[in-house]
Amino acid sequence: MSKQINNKETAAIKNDKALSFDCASSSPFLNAQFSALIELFNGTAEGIFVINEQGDFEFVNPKAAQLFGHSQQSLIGDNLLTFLNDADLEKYKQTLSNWISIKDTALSYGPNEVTINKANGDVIEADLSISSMPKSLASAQKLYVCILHDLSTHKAMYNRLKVQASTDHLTGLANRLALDESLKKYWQESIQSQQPLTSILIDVDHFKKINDTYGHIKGDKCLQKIAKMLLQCIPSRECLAARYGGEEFAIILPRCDIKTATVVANHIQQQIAQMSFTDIGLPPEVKITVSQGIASENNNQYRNYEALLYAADTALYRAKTEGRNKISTII
Ligand SMILES: Nc1nc2c(ncn2[C@@H]2O[C@H](COP(=O)(O)OP(=O)(O)OP(=O)(O)O)[C@@H](O)[C@H]2O)c(=O)[nH]1
Repeated sequence: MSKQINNKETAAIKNDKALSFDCASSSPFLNAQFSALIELFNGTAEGIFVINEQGDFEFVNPKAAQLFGHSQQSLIGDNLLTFLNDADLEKYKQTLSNWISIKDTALSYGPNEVTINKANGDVIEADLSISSMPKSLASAQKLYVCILHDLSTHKAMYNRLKVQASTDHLTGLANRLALDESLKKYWQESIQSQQPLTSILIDVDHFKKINDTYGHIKGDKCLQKIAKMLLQCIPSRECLAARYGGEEFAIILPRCDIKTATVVANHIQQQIAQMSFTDIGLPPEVKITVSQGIASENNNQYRNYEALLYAADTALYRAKTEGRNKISTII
């Protein structure tokens, strides 16, 4: 049997005082209007429910019942506030209690993003709009029609796209955009807190030779292996390893001075020296080295984060010209 409330059930619930739309009118026209409204609510793909001034459910359509994780019937008399996440609860409590004192005014609230705690423990994000019911349909007490729009699919897609937009597709490290944004944030924090901020730029030496000798696909796999190793070398989750471009990487170390950065760079140098690429099909004699440039903001010596990166790039250039497989520091 369908769980949708049909006209007969509606009447039964009405008699039971559970559904308190004031449609006990003697007017056949109004009763017909009411039935049509219920039919419309029940047939819509959006969650629609009606609450009274206390927030108790007077009517719940099938979609809203599904979003709350209960049957339509069992929700009647429950309170909307019990389904709201703590962060939204106070806001809605306040809104409903404010509305109680406002008489004869059409009110509307939302759409606002809310987090709903479903009966089975799942949590969904949704947009909730609340509008007062026309007096012609709710004259005995004030009622509010609520529309609940499920945002879960959009949120999941948004989060996926957000991760994609900040991730380098080949290596899985932060991409250049994420690097710039993080660096901007770290820079401001560093200036405010007067804590150091250090960047290391790392460039694979003679990488063209690897590509030319073993092909770009093997070259890609080398870059992936190096990226994985870099991630393991960063000292904390606060630090960022990013692909700066091509065969160049960046490591950002907030609250780390040049000494700590030099320890990190030496560790990277050692790890690279020990790396074997036989697992990706390169001969055992293939060895890769990297050149690294370090610059640190400590005493307002750089104008902005771009200047800090530029300094690390200058240090990297020096490491290259000094023969590669070197670490160069700008003090
Ligand atoms: N496989 C692969 N190669 C890349 C990628 N991005 C850049 N490269 C290669 O990296 C190489 C960079 O070459 P160069 O700029 O001459 O530098 P290098 O050979 O590493 O020499 P030095 O940096 O001077 O030590 C080129 O062969 C690029 O094609 C990538 O995503 N995948």
